[in-house]
Amino acid sequence: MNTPGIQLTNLTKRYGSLTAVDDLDLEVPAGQILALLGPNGAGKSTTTEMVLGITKPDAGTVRVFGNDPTTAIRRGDSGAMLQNGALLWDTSVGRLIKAMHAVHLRPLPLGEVIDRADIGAILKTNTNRLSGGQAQRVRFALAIMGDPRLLVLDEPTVGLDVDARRHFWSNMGDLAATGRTVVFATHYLDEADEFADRIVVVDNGRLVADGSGAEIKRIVGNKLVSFTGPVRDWTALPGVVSAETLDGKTQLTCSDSDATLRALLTDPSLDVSDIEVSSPSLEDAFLTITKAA
Ligand SMILES: Nc1ncnc2c1ncn2[C@@H]1O[C@H](COP(=O)(O)OP(=O)(O)OP(=O)(O)O)[C@@H](O)[C@H]1O
Repeated sequence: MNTPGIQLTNLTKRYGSLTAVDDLDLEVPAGQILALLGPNGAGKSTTTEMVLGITKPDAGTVRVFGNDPTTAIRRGDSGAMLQNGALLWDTSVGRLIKAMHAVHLRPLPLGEVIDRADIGAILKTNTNRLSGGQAQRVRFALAIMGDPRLLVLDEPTVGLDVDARRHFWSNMGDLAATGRTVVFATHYLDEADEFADRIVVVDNGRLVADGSGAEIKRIVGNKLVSFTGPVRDWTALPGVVSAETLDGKTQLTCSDSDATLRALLTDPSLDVSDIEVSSPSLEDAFLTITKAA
């Protein structure tokens, strides 16, 4: 049996009376790209910090390729890019990168690190003069240079513009294609849907949903049916949960959109046209799941 990249068992972290991570069980197979989604304060950073051994759990265990997090770091198995992780101050990017490169057991070639992180143009820049996006690229270089089997990224594209985000994810896709395990926390739901094999939604330190982007949407279930038609009580139709009419356009949220459509299409007295059916976006799904949990 393959050893999972990450295995969290009954993981719990408390800060005083607040339970930041609450009895979390999660197994991430080696080679999987997993997105951790959740609102502010959900416990994403605390979870990633425990995976990296920066924060100690109050209860439960963390295993990274079968080892405790400290051993995994020592073996060069984990690489991390943390939110606002401090960079060594007042040195050039080039000097910082070279110094850090020297301490790794089996680093990626320096040129490859510089290309992948797109930092060639800022090697002479002082670390205290970097823009937010440039600092993120340097953090990315530091995360990948040890050629780790597990990459843990806490909101990796914060501060990056659209081009830089595309470049980042294209590189990440290349790295992941070589079998690395990647766990990233993000607020960009489109990124989670596009780049992760699996999305885990957390709220109040608990896992509230686990699946592909499509599955997360299916958990919510409701479809949207919209059309042009007269003003009336549309909630009386079969399968309708709620109705909203604005400027002559009505949108129904449906628990059984097939039944609703059947009624709309077979009863000419309802006098509707321009019928459209859509699924909620991942963003809508996410809001519904975290509110219901
Ligand atoms: N060192 C700490 N001391 C006290 N409380 C903390 C500490 N670190 C985190 N918390 C609290 O634990 C909870 C979870 O925080 P965490 O940073 O893990 O959430 P998050 O999902 O990463 O949020 P965000 O999306 O805002 O980064 C929050 O209520 C936070 O205020």
